[in-house]
Amino acid sequence: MNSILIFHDNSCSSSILIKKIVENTFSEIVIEDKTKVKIFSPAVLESFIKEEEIHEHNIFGNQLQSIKTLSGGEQKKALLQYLIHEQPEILLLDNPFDHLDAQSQQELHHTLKDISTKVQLVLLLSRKKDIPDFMTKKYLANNNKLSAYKEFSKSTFVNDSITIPKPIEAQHYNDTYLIQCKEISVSYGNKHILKNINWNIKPGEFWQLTGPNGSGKTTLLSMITGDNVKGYGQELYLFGHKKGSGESVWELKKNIGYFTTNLTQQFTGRYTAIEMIIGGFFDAVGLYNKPTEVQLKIASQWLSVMGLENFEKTYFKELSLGYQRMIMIARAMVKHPLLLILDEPTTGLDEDNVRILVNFINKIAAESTTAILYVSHRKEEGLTPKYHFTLSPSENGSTGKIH
Ligand SMILES: Nc1ncnc2c1ncn2[C@@H]1O[C@H](COP(=O)(O)OP(=O)(O)OP(=O)(O)O)[C@@H](O)[C@H]1O
Repeated sequence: MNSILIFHDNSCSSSILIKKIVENTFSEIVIEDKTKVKIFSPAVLESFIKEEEIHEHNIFGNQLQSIKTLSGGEQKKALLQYLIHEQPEILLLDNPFDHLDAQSQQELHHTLKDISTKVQLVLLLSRKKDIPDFMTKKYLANNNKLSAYKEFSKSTFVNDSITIPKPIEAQHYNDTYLIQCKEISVSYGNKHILKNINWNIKPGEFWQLTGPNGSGKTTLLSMITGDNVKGYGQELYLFGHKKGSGESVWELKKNIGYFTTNLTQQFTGRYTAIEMIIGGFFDAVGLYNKPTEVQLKIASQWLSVMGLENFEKTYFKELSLGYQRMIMIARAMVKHPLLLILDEPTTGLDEDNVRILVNFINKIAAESTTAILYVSHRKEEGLTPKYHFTLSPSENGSTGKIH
């Protein structure tokens, strides 16, 4: 049985590639019966989550938890199991190793190798290190066409000769800590997620939060952003206020710049690159008042720092995924919040775009007084966080360690 690799960079959309494969556009992959094809992709996962919400039934057979409440890694594992159980003839997988911790990646590698004798695999990947050794045919997708696979590298960098723009108004913060977690614990019913977490974040510090899939990274983040009701009654101090002491959500949120990959997908309107950055001054989804000269100047300087000055008027949606991510981070940074949270920002990016993004984040850390919290299950090569907070799962909930 053939196992086919389709390697693509971020100039090729994986959803378009999947559509073309299913429609038999490529002579290299022939699908005789579409009903025998199963697709593993974020869009399919999203459709199952919606279906489960509308029909209130449990698709993956987990009677205790809905798909929505599973962690990102758990969702991917459950989806794969479900699809394999359906006994497809062809299994099409869109970057399945993304968002999985090292052990889960290894397990997935073994699972795919095992089923590759019975099922034809078509694997869409963007990172070279994810390519399994058992692929029998390898192609490179370029401009949505397939050619023989070869290694390639582009080189684009952020502009190191320009510093990031200063905020219009500098933030003054007098407390020693931005965030203080004292003995924080979280459980859902009998399921213990976090156990006695002690963690302080000071202004300007650069942290990476790591931990395997399901260890509670997202849960801990939701405590820090004030979004988790389980924070009430605990020794949780956010920007100098104890959680639940009457602080307004607005006051809390204005201190935080937040980036998640989902956020990028939410912008469906036709906004240009510069409009997207300017939106950061107004905390609005694209619709804003007329920008001032200073705001325009700052936004255009951010574009120059990213090496994107020629894309000012380009529609955001037409930019590569890597550029879209950088613009969303610049948007979160225009006001230099006290804390910038970057939740798995490299998911779905090819190696070149990862390098550029990492370079950009290091630059923000070096040239601003904003504290950065970078969340990822994997160590990103070249990223320079000063501190690591690692969650280690146990029966009683994950414990945290600083190193
Ligand atoms: N409402 C809920 N009910 C039951 N369990 C929940 C609920 N919400 C989250 N969990 C569980 O809490 C655990 C931690 O989830 P969380 O999303 O914080 O993990 P994570 O470290 O971010 O994982 P990943 O790397 O896979 O994204 C998971 O096992 C998840 O299933």
